[in-house]
Amino acid sequence: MAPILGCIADDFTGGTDLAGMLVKSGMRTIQMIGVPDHPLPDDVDAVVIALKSRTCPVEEAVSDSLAALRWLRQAGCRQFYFKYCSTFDSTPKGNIGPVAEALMDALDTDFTIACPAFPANHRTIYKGQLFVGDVPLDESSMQHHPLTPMTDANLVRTLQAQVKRKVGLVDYQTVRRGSDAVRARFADLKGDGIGIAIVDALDDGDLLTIGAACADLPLVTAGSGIAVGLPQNFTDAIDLDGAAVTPSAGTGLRAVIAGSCSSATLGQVAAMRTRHPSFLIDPLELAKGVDVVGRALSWAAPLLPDGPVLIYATASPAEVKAAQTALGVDRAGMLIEQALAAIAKGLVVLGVDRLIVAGGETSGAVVKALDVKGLRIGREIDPGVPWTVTLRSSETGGKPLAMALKSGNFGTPDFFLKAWSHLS
Ligand SMILES: Nc1ncnc2c1ncn2[C@@H]1O[C@H](COP(=O)(O)OP(=O)(O)O)[C@@H](O)[C@H]1O
Ligand SMILES: O=C(O)[C@@H](O)C(=O)COP(=O)(O)O
Repeated sequence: MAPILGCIADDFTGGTDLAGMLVKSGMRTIQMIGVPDHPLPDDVDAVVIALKSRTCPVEEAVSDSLAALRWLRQAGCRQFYFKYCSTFDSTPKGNIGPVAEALMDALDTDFTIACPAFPANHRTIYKGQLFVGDVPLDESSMQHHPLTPMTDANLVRTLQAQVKRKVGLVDYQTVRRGSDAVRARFADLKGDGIGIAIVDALDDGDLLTIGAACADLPLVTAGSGIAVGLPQNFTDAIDLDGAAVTPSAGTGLRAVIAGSCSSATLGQVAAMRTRHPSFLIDPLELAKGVDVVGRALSWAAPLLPDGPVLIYATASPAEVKAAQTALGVDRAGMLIEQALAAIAKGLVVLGVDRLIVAGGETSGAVVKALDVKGLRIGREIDPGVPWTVTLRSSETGGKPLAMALKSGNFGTPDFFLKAWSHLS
């Protein structure tokens, strides 16, 4: 049977986050890396195509997303989901708004929602304002993000700056009145010429309400939270039991690669450094042409048999700023991503087959370097971060790797220490 739900994620950690949520809600889900060039397995209800489109030039994000949509339509999907970050990571140029509008045009639909809420990870929306924990988005650590600093918590205003269509709001009072009230509000907003509605959500009950109200929308744009509420709409076609496969995982050497500078990762790196060997990647050394990759691998080789090692570029906002001032934002990010990706390849050659990667862009670079074509979703470690098992990687000689792609700001402080115990 054809898959029902076709998802396009703007980064790879976001992709596994969404795929993990769908699996938890009962849909058999597979994550593909980039637009696939091969057919899907039969036993799939939802497909997530993970792109690296969050921070690339707008035109590239739009064309990659449209290519993914074409593939998903050909695969037979009947509803489409554009997944972005629960902290709405974007700039005034995009890419959330332009991609959402391009998908709306391609699907010939005049209305969709935008809802990054993810209450399990403390992302809530009230009166259109996005909160991260107890503070508005612009007061959270996202104000210091190296690539997409977020400086306005008002999502109506933030999205309006990125799109041609009018942006409106379905507020909390309406959501609390249930899915019929939300649907009625959608109709009113459409009548007022609104094309995209930010939707308030404070808890998982709200996500179920919103999911039910979205049953007839061809396109949903959201963080992974809304995935809690969509599968219930498909019970006519699929059995929501028994989706969660626990793929068998690696048993070999272990490593953590961290390129995220988000506050959760800063804490997780600090915690791991107290217990395991660690190697810091310095962007200024990379820029000077020092063979940092070779040094890191020579350092890791004798240590790996004794337990997991950590290789990280994670740095404080002040250190990131200093590197960016010296090298430029893009060059600093790119040098580190390329180095960490090359290190990941080297670690696999050394026998690592259980790998945690922290950071969305970083995960994108690593997964591409390892030529991973797809991921089967395994057990959840923390909300939004499942273990996965790789499909079809030419770099591993066909051997599957267990990988956890950790979103920068997800996970408890002991994430890198406890994650291994979730492997079978
Ligand atoms: N020390 C550093 N200085 C400057 N940029 C850095 C540093 N360490 C990592 N970066 C870059 O910051 C970006 C972090 O993005 P990402 O991997 O998506 O993390 P997150 O998931 O926290 O957003 C990457 O491009 C990475 O290469
Ligand atoms: O929705 C989320 O917060 C995550 O799924 C996600 O996309 C995080 O991105 P990174 O912080 O860049 O890993």
